[in-house]
Amino acid sequence: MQAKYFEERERALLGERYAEYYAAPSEEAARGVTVNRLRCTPEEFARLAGLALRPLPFCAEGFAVEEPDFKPGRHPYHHGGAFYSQEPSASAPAALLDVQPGMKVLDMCAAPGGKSSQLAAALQGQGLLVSNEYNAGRAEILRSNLERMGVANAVVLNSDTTALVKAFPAFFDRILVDAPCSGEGMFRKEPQALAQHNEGLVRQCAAIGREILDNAAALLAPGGVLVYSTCTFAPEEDEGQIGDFLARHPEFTLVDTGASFGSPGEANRCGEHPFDVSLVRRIWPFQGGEGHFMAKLVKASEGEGARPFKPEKPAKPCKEWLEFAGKYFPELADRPLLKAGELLLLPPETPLPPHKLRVMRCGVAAGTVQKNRFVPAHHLFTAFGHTCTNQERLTLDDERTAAWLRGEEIEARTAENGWCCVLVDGFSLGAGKVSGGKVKNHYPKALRNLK
Ligand SMILES: C[S@@+](CC[C@H](N)C(=O)[O-])C[C@H]1O[C@@H](n2cnc3c(N)ncnc32)[C@H](O)[C@@H]1O
Repeated sequence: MQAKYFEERERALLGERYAEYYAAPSEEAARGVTVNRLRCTPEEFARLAGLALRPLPFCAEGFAVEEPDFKPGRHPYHHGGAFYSQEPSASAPAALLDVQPGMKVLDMCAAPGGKSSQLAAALQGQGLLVSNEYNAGRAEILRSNLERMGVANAVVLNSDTTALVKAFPAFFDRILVDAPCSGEGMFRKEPQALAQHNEGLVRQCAAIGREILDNAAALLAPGGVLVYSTCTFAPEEDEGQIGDFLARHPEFTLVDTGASFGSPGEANRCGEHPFDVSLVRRIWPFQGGEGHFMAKLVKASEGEGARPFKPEKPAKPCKEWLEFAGKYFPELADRPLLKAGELLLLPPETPLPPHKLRVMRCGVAAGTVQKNRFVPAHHLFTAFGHTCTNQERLTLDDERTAAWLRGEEIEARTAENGWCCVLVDGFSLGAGKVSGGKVKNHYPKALRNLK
């Protein structure tokens, strides 16, 4: 059953196309996975994962998994950060941003982190990703997901987008606004989205999206690119939002998304400010995903860029870290460190201007010093475990892999005594400590496959 307001509106806008555009199998939404290029190529993933996969048109890393019993969270490669379980059409917007290694990228509405993971993979560890989430609980999930995906150059923030503008005016080369929306593309996947839907919600979301977009305009550097996306079909949040934005921001030009999937926008959804809707993109439910809207905007290259600033002073490296890194992560031993309370961090090489925002993570959590010993953090192994000098190497069909993910001690076959990284087919499953031929399990309890 669809919300009355939604159905009446869509029938009026689409006419005879209504039945076709909202035709989608009503049973189960397609299970999508997006491969993490920080870990492997899509081709390697397809070869190794042992899953029936169908490539998706929305991005080069996206696949539909054609196995009814597939439980993404239980697959060892999920734990190894090789893929993100993502609704197929949701994989489209991040790829449109054309992120290149070395850029400064902002994801303004980032949790739970699917699109941030894609942006981080496009950066390939070079440059800076700022992943911001307004809701504190969701920001913690975002932090954990980016850690699992092995992201080393992200700053995870929990902030209001207006506060971001005060801290980082005209700073970013690329911005993604994946706006909180009325979720009309979620009706099949989340019955709650259907139950909560009404016209007032659409208006409220459009107002929030408008504010976020105005803040994005101020955060983007001259010549920078902004992608706006929603998973809804409502005119006020899609074409209408973009028309209004262009009218308020003459410094922006709408450009072609370059997408070869989905359909162009709809002229009768523009509201008061018509524009060339062939430039924006829609994915309707009959086109292989639940539904998305995307627009790509470029800011004029004249105008003031970010003010220069002095980066934060790095912490003095302590002997415990130097000894540990020298033995297990020699490539990291020379990197500057920051201190956050007891925690030592390896910050991204591109710094953020000084600010007073709530930081959930800055770069990689390296570990802490306890009783004159360095105790490594899980994040150190998810981000850099493939370079660890001591490794316990597992494969998908090794029975020790499932035992490890349950939190059990396993037999050591390739690692020597001391700290080691446990990997499945090269994807990090965290840290272990070897002694007496056994690997003691340090995989965080909260992440284990306990059933
Ligand atoms: C569509 S979701 C983002 C999904 C995410 N980009 C991903 O791909 O995993 C929108 C997010 O915006 C957040 N949000 C809610 N109100 C907000 C506001 N006023 N400003 C910024 N973000 C907000 C929500 O908590 C939610 O996490």
